Amino acid sequence: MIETVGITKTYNQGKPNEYRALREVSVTVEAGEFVVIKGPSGSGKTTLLTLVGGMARPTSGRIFVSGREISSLPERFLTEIRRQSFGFVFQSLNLIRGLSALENVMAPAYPSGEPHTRLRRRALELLERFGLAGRAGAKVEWLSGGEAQRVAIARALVNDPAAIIADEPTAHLDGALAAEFLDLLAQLNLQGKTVLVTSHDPRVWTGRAVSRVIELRDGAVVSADGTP
Ligand SMILES: Nc1ncnc2c1ncn2[C@@H]1O[C@H](COP(=O)(O)OP(=O)(O)OP(=O)(O)O)[C@@H](O)[C@H]1O
Repeated sequence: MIETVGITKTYNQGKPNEYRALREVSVTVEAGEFVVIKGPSGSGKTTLLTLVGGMARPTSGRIFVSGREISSLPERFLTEIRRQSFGFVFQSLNLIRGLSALENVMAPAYPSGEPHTRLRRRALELLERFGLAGRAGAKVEWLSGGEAQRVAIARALVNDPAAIIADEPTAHLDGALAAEFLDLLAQLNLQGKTVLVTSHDPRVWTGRAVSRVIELRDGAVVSADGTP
């Protein structure tokens, strides 16, 4: 489903603070896999996820998503592919304060132009699926950590993407919440979603649903077929 071919990412190219965050990274993630990218802080995990998710472009190399090269696509096509292919969950959740749980879940689907009533129904179904039907109208800043986490997952699923991409999703969660979150990812994976997660949290890579671990060090892949 995802393939990177020799991608390199250089920040601040040509400036005194030039930094090569990824070097010739070639990895493949098949549809339906649950892959964890691990590595020490600064090894390039987030950078790799950002490039694969089409949020930034590699300095060189190519990236394919479902057989289509995304690294050279104009922004307007990239946005559409990003929306169909990926649901994102960030470490800090990035929920929009001041908006309700329901509005947060609906937000990534607004650009699709789907009729509001239909979209609202779908978002409510997602909240219900995660036990949050009663919290739909609550502003996100009123939610507990676990509730907010589930809203973030519901939001990632609103466009029914092929893959869930999560960057250090358990970083701010205690043991019970981390386990609950990993269970949800495992269930989604069982239902056919590809899961790609970065983490330096052993609770994540040793999860029973994880099919493979890719290890990065200093921006390069040191192992692409690690067993959890
Ligand atoms: N926008 C940027 N400009 C300059 N350097 C950057 C930028 N983003 C990341 N870097 C650098 O690139 C390297 C890789 O960063 P990245 O965030 O991908 O690492 P990481 O493995 O995800 O780290 P962590 O586990 O601490 O989140 C780091 O040294 C970082 O300082």
